[in-house]
Amino acid sequence: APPAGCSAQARPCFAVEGPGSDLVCFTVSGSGGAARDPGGSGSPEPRCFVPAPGRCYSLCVPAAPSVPAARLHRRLQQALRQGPFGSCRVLGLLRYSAPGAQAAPEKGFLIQDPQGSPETERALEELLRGQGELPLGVYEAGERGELWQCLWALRGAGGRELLRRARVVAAEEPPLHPAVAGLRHAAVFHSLEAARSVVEQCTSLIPEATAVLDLVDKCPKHSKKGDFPVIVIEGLDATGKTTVTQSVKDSLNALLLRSPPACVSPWRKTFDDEPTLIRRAFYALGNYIVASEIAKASTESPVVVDRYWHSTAAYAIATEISGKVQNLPPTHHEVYQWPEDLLKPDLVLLLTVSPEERIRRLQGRGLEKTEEETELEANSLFRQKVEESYKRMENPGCQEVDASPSREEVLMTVLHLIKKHCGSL
Ligand SMILES: Nc1ncnc2c1ncn2[C@@H]1O[C@H](COP(=O)(O)OP(=O)(O)OP(=O)(O)O)[C@@H](O)[C@H]1O
Ligand SMILES: Nc1ccn([C@H]2C[C@H](O)[C@@H](COP(=O)(O)O)O2)c(=O)n1
Repeated sequence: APPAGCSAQARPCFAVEGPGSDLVCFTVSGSGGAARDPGGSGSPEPRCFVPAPGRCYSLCVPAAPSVPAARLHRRLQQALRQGPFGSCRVLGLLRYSAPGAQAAPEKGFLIQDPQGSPETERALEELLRGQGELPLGVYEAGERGELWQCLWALRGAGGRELLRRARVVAAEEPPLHPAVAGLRHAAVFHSLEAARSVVEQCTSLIPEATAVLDLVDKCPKHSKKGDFPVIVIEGLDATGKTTVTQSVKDSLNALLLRSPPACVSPWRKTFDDEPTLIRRAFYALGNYIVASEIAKASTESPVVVDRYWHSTAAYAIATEISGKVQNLPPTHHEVYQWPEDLLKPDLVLLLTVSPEERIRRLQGRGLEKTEEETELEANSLFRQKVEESYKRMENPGCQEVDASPSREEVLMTVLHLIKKHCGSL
């Protein structure tokens, strides 16, 4: 296998990303690699990611999305937030083989040390030796200002061996964000089996995984909807989902369900602390459990559901696709399609409010913010990507409802849409 940070391909590429920033793509020209004029392509100058006079390093988890790889990535991420790396800037790095390739990219980190302290390099070597001996990429400027990547294999007792030294040159930004190709393997699950197999891989690592699987396996497969309408209410945090679902329940004598369902709530925190692959598989399974609850309930009364598959997919896509809204998979992409084996609702309403109103409501509620809520508030790009992903969902799509007016007005609008779409109740 090619070493992390490099590739056996003729035109290996790097994508280096900072929080909220554009993608910066690089090819690393090695043996026979097609070097580009760094200045001539309109792409960024490769040296721009090495702080002067500091040092820059990279490391990559070299495997397709799997539970061990996802957990190793998370361990490295946590270690890089601490101790000797405190003064470094740690960026996400995606390694992909070629633009348009369908393989999931590999994830890693670019570590910028503005002080260029030898201590940072020593600490990185130590970290990697303890984590399965991943190679370390070290960047250095050449005599003409060009940039080189040295890839070091770390050996026992402090030794290291140079695997290769390759020039870094600018590459064109690929037409699709490199993470798009891997979404269906790493974050957005389109079948019960796909999500189940991830959680199954966790049973020896996360005791709660067995309990989740037991619940899923007790549910009938391919749940069918009853004759009563099923209405899902979606939206960002504090857009009014709880308020609306409760009022719709009272107005229509409906049964109120939520995803994830109460039966898996005790394990939610555990899975929220896990990497994306595991966390999103947990939420996906929650949807299949809710589907069986919907199937049963919709034979007896209308059903209103607070969040369902669209939430799982929209948050997963927005988390995985860094940078701008424009980086999202294009409309009609397969990630926006409903899973074939999941019970479909009759109507999905997406509540939207302005960012200012949402923050007013969050503050008015006075609850402790979850990590993700803090992220949403801090990162309006993330919020825009979640909302835009909701809007791109298809089959069924989300019908947008402006939830900024008073509670009463919003309820009237929602009831009107339900009546229009689902007939008299
Ligand atoms: N139309 C409205 N006008 C003013 N305030 C509202 C309106 N709807 C809801 N609120 C208030 O906004 C806050 C958030 O509403 P709610 O809890 O229903 O949102 P939510 O989408 O369920 O949030 P979360 O997903 O975080 O649980 C609550 O304090 C609620 O009382
Ligand atoms: N069906 C669901 C429900 C929730 N999630 C995830 C998405 C966010 O990370 C978080 C929001 O939940 P809330 O704070 O509103 O309880 O949970 C999901 O992926 N799928």
